[in-house]
Amino acid sequence: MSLIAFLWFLPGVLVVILWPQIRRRAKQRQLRNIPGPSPVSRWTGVSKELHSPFSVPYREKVLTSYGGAIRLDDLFGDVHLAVSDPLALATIFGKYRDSYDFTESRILSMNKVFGKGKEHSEQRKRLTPVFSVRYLRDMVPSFNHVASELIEVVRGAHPNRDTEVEIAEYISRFSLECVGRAVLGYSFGPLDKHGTDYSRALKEFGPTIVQLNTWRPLLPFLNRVFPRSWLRFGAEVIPYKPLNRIKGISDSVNATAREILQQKKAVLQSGDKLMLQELGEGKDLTSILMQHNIRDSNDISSFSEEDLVGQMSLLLLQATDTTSSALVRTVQLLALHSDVQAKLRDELREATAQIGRTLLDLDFDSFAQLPYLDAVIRETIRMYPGFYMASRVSPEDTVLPLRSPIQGVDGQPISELYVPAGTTVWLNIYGVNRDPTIWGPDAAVWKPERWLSPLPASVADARIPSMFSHILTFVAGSRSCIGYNFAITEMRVLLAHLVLNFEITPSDKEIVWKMSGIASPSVKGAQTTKPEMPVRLTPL
Ligand code: HEM
Repeated sequence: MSLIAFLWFLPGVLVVILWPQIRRRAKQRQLRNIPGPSPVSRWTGVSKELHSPFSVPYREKVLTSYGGAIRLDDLFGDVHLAVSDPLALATIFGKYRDSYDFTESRILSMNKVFGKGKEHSEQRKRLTPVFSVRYLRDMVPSFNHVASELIEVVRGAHPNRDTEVEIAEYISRFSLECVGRAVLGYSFGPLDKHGTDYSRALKEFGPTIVQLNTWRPLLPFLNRVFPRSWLRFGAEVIPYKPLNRIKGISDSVNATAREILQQKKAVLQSGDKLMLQELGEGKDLTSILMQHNIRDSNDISSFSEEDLVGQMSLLLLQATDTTSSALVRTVQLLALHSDVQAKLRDELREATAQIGRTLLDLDFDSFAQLPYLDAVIRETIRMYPGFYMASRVSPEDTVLPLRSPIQGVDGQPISELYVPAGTTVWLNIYGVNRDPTIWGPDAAVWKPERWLSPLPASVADARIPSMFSHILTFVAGSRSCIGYNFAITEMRVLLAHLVLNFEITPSDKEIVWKMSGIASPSVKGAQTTKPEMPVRLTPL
C-alpha cells in the first residue's frame, strides 16, 4: 500500500471504529440536562474521581446528592447516568430485562463469567440449586466448623486481653475456606492468616484491577483486533506494574483452579465413593458442572475446561471479597457500638443457653431465628452495600420513567429519561439504600433496631425492585447475586462465633475505606493494597 493510500485508509478505519461513539454523543444531548457533579476535567469528566481507589467519600456525596437520576460525565464527553429512582430501576429489570446487561468491557474482563444472553440464563438455571436454601442447610455445619476452627486459631495466636488483631485477614481466610469447601468441594488448608499463594493472589486481584480501570473501556477494541495470546504477551512485556501483576495473579489463580479440576475429574471418572465423599459428595458446584459436561458435552451450556477454570476463579472472587467486606464492616461497627454488641451477645447467649447448646449445635433455622443478629446484618448491608453501583448498558434506545420527577439543569421538570443505545447506566445501589424519602430522615444512621419493628410505609410504597429486604445490595434481575443467601448465612455464623468469644473494641488506628472493585478497609496512610482492619479483642 502506498503512503498516500495508507493516509486515506487510517482515518477511514478510525471513523468506522469510533462511529458508534460519535453517534451516541450526538444522541446524548438530552442527558446533558440532567443534574450531576461538574466535570473535573474536560477529557476525563468525573471518571477519575469516581473510579479511583480513593473515591469512597466522593461517591458517597455524589450518589446521594442529586435525586433519582444523576449525570456523570465520563471520558471524552461520554455521558453516564446513575439511577436510583425505583420506577426507572423497575423498568430496567422488568420491561428491559432482556436488553440491559453488563458492558462489553466488563464481560470481557470477567472472562465471560456465566456467559451472555441465553447461554447466561441456561448456566444460571443450572447453578441456582447449589445456592438454594435447601442446599445451604447442609452447608451450615461446614461453616460452623470453619468458624470454630478460626476462633481457635485467633485465640491461640492472641491469648491476652485487649490485644490488637488484624481481623480482616482472618475474615477473608474464613470466607475463602467456606466457599472452597461448600462450592468447590476443596479445602485451602490450615486457617492461619498467611493463607496460600492462591488466597493471596485472590486478595490482590481487586486492588490491582482497580488500577487498570481507566484502560478497561479499551478492552473490547483490543480483543477484536488482537489474538488472546498477543494480549497475554503484551501484559507480560509492557512495563506497567499493575498489568504485569494482573497477569501473575491470573496465572496463579488459574493454575490452582486447574489443579482442583484435575483432582475432581479423576475422582468423578473413577467413581471412588470414599474419595467422592471427602470432596463434598460431588454436590458442590464444580462437580455439578463437570458431571453435566461428562453427560452432555454437546449442550450449549456445557463448559470447556478453560471456561470451568474461569468460572471457578471468578466465583471465588465474587464470593470472598464481597462477604469479607460486609463482615469486616460489621465487625468495625460492632467495635464502635458497644451497646449493639452487648445486646447481640445477650441474644446469642440466650440461644445457646437453651438446653445447654453450643454454637456448633445451631443449624440453619436456629441461626435464621436470631432477630437481632439478622437486624445487625441487614442494617450493615443496607448502609454499606459493598458495591456502591453496578453498571449496565442497553444495545437499544430506551425510555425510563421516573417515580419522582427531577429538575433539569434548565429548570424544567424531567419525568422520564431518554437513554440512547450504548449509554452506560449505573444502578445507584448506595443512593437507593440511603434515600431519606424511602427510609426516613434517619436513613444515614446505622440503627439495627429499625428492622425489629415494621418499616415505614414509604419503603413498601417505593416498590424497589429488590430481591432482599427492599435493598439493592444484591441488585435484582437476571444478573442479581446468586449467592446472597450463602453470604447472609456465612455472616450469621461467623459473627455469632466472634461476638460470643471476644469483646471487640476499636483500635487507635484510623481506618479509611477504599474502592477496589468493592469497598475495602485500610489503615490511614498504609501503603499496602490488602484489606486491613485492626481491632482489639479480649477473649471471653
Ligand atoms: C455480602 C456479600 C455479597 C454481596 C454484597 C454481593 C453482591 C453482588 C452483586 C451486587 C452482584 C451483581 C453485580 C452486578 O450486577 O454488577 C453479584 C453477582 C454475583 N454474585 Fe454476589 N455478592 C455477595 C456474595 C456472594 C457470594 C457468597 C457468592 C457465591 C457463593 C456470590 C456469587 C455471585 C455470582 C455468581 C454473581 C454473578 C451472577 C450472574 O451474573 O448471573 N456473591 N453479587
